[in-house]
Amino acid sequence: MAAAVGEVGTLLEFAGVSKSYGSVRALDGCTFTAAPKRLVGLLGPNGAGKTTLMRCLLGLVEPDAGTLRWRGSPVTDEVRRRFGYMPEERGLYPSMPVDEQVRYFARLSGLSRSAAARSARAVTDRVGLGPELAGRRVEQLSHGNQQRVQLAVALVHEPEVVVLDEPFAGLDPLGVQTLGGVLRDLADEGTTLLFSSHQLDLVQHLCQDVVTMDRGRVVLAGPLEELQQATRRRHIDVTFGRRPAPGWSTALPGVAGGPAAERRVRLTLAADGDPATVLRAALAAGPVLRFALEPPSLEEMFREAVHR
Ligand SMILES: Nc1ncnc2c1ncn2[C@@H]1O[C@H](COP(=O)(O)OP(=O)(O)OP(=O)(O)O)[C@@H](O)[C@H]1O
Repeated sequence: MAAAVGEVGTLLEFAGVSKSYGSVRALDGCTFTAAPKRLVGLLGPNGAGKTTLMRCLLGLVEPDAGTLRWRGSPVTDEVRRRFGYMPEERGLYPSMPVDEQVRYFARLSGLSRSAAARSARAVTDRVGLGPELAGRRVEQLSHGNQQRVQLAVALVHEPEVVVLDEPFAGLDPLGVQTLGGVLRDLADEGTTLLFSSHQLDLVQHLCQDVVTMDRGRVVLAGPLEELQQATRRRHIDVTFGRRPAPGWSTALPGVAGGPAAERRVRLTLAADGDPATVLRAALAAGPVLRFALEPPSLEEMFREAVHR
């Protein structure tokens, strides 16, 4: 299953990657690709295997089977030097000042003293940690700002592949916007980005591609728009100016869902359903303020894919 469009020579590829912990099959033959310049959202219920998948890519977990390739070559430790990782749990030194910390990680990744200082300054600025915050100890920062430090550390060596485990968790709307903007810019610059999230509306808004996992398997992957088209199922959102005639939509062919006497209703239209028939019925049932034909949302496709 391909998750993204792109030339094979540019892709990050997972092919049949499996990993068990005792009797738990955390990854079960995961196959998909991620392309540069596109944001790839990694989705799945708790325990689906997202973190294990990312840890395999980063070399923190050894897969039992399968291969990982980047730009057509196997992912080795040498290749991983060009990867950046933002883990879910904090990997920072609480009492070290932000700027010193980012410089320290830059040095660890092999940058010279002057290059590390330069890159650390640029990246702290990029993630929105101004000079005032950069001088503070990490433990003095709010959760959201610690998250920014974590991101700065992941980006300081200018990686070509960036993997982020729930980077948006716990951020306020402003933080979400800043981080989303940074990821978008990185993608535009040619970076390959894969991040996990439980915030499906956010992923729908931000990502071009999604990979959905359930019980260790990839159950839905590809460009979001193509996946939406492929379902052939559409939804109709209707808003009435007052409560419509009860049961107005129940007998319509190819139409399901929605308490039909509510002012706002979301109906499901099967592939053979006719929106014009629904519109006529709606107009006969009450004053229509809004009538919109929509593809399924990511959340609707997610629920269907994981059968929850
Ligand atoms: N070190 C480990 N030892 C034993 N089992 C593990 C280990 N790491 C993960 N697992 C198990 O593997 C499965 C996949 O876990 P993983 O953390 O990859 O899921 P996840 O999709 O990241 O979940 P979440 O959304 O809750 O973070 C789970 O059943 C988990 O309990």
